Amino acid sequence: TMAAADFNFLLATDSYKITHYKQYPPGVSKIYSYFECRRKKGSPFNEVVFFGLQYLLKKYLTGPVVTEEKIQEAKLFYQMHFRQAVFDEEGWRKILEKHDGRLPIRIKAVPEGRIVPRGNVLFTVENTDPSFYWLTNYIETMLVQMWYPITVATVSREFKKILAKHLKATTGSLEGLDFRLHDFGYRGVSSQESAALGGAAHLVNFCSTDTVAGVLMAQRYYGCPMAGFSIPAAEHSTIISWGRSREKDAFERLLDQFSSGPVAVVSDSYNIFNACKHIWGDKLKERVMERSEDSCLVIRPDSGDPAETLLEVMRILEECFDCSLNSVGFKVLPSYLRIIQGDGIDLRSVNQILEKLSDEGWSAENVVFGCGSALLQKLNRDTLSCAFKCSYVETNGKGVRKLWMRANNSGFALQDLLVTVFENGCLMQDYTLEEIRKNARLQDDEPNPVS
Ligand SMILES: O=C1OCCC/C1=C\Nc1ccccc1
Repeated sequence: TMAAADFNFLLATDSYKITHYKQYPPGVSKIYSYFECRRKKGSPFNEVVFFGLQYLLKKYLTGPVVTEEKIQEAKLFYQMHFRQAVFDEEGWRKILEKHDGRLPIRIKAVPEGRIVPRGNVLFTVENTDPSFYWLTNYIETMLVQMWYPITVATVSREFKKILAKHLKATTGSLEGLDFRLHDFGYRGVSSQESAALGGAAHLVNFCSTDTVAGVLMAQRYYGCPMAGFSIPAAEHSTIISWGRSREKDAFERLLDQFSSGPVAVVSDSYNIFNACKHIWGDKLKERVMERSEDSCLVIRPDSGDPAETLLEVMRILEECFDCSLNSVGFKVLPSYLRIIQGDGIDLRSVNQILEKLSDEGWSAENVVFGCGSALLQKLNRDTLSCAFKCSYVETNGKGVRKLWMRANNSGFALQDLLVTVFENGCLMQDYTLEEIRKNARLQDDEPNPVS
């Protein structure tokens, strides 16, 4: 995995950074900067999941990223862009000559998947050759884009905390937690690359997704052969194509075509309650009951107020099918019947829905959730206050510290956690999704941690 030939690292920055080498004082030999998610009063996110840097390093920073062709292309571009000669052709050619085009940079980072309280250093950047102090902040632009996978992984893990709380409370166990939030977000993101990065970030916490790009990212950049799973499922077009008078036939088609393994059927094309009562609960009742637990029918409502709709669907199904009580006294649908709610789900609504279900005596194990934009897109760099700050400058051999690296609340800097992941064009660590998932596990999820 090396930078694609058509990717020009010299053109992958904010324009003004091209002019910064002219602004630093004479004699600067080192610039040391760091990335953090600044603490924010009132923010619901107190800790973050570090994830995504490895992809960026492999794809854009490793190997000979500076070439003569790219210098020429950049020289021409910036001459036209600034309408004057500001591009530091000599500076870049020196990287080419002295370092064979490899970046004389060291990046130290917390291991991927680690959970870090806000306000701590997540990674540091420094130049390893005093001639290229200007390179440290040159790569800020690209590195700060890590706000996205970090934020998606963090939000996804906040979902996991909520789902774990309700699963534990209404079933007494965390079994199946990893399959409780399905990524529906592929269509709602801004690009294929965002889908890949965001989709992979969700897979740090869960194994359930429809965002194929994220599974491929996990394969190609995180050594995971199959990071996420899905099941056959209907969409409105495959139901309404039968016409309004043949919804039962459409549903039966699904049961026939996917007779073994679970199958999800969106059932609100005309009226979700009618579909549950008169089709699933009557006309096709025998067909539903003959299915086994590992070939369950998953009914998908997709409209109306999520909590109210779910409660009414459960009431109808309770009338038509035999429910049972689980070991902690909560109602469970028969094992051949489950629900997936993929509409209107975000961190707030998923908690409200599960509260209302448990208030009505329903176990959380009856429902899995799908989430789209709230998981992959309804976020920005401010969600976790991601920032890149220069903290230390060396001039004429003397260091000036602008910012003290904050020691985290337990009095020591997470500095000790930082591992060199990139140095002089080489990747120094290669984390697998498996170890990243271990790092990101929820506390209670740990096998009884040493108390
Ligand atoms: O219903 C389902 O059951 C479980 C498998 C996925 C699924 C639906 N997928 C989906 C994807 C993108 C937008 C909307 C739905």
